[in-house]
Amino acid sequence: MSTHIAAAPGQIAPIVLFPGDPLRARWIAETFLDDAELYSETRGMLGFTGTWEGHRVSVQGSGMGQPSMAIYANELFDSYGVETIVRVGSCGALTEKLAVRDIIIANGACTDSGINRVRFNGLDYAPVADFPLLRAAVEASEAEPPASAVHVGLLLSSDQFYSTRPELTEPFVQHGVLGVEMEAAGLYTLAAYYGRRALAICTVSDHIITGEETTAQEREQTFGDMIRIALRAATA
Ligand SMILES: Nc1nc2c(nc(Br)n2[C@@H]2O[C@H](CO)[C@@H](O)[C@H]2O)c(=O)[nH]1
Repeated sequence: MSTHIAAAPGQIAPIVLFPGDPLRARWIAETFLDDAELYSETRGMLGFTGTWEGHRVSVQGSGMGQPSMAIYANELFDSYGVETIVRVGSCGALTEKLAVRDIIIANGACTDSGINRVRFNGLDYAPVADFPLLRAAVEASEAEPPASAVHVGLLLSSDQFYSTRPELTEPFVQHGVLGVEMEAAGLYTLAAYYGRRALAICTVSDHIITGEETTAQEREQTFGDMIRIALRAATA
C-alpha cells in the first residue's frame, strides 16, 4: 500500500494508463481489459488491473491538475515500480489548426505551474515524452488510423482551468503549442526523475478559439481510438 493507493505489492502492472477522471478509468477497464479487478478506491480515485492482448495493464485515475497527478505518479513509480505511464486525457485546442475530436500525441509539455519552478529553482526544464513510446504511438496511429486527425506537438499544462489571464497563452500558441490541459508536464518531469517512460495522448474535447465542444458520443468514440493507440504503444 502507499499513502493514496490501496493496492498490495504486485497488484499494479508495469504499464499504467492514466486518465484524469476515475470514472473514465472504470470505463477503460470495463471496455478494454479482460478480468479487470479494482485494486484501489481510496478517496474515490479508482485503479484497476487486467490484461489486454495478454499483457498485464493497469488503469489509474490521476485527478485534475499537476498536484493531484503528481501524488499518484510518484506512488506508482516509487511504491509500485511502474515502468510506463501513458496519460490518456482530454485537452482544449489552442489553434485552429486543430478541430475538436483531433488527437494530440505530446512530444513535450510547457507549463505555467509552480511545480517545476520549485523543482528547478526557477530555471526552465524541458519536460519531454519517452521517445520510443512516442514513436510507437505514432506508428500505432498510422497502422490503425483513428477517425480523427492525429497531431504530434506540444501541450501547455496549465494550473488554471478558469484562466485569469487568457492572453498569457498567446506566446505559447505563437511558438507552436497545440493544446492546453493540466497534467502532462508534471508527468514527464517525474518519469525523467525516476528513469521511467511516460507519454501523454489527449483528445481535443473543447476549442478555446472557436468555443466548439464535442458531444458525449463523439468523446466516447475518439477516446476509444486514443486508448487503442496508447495500449499498442505501451505494449510494443
Ligand atoms: N486548463 C484546461 N484544462 C482542460 C481544458 N480542456 C480540458 Br478537457 N482540460 C483538461 O480537463 C480537466 C479540466 O476539465 C483537466 O484535467 C485538464 O487536463 C481546457 O480548456 N483548459
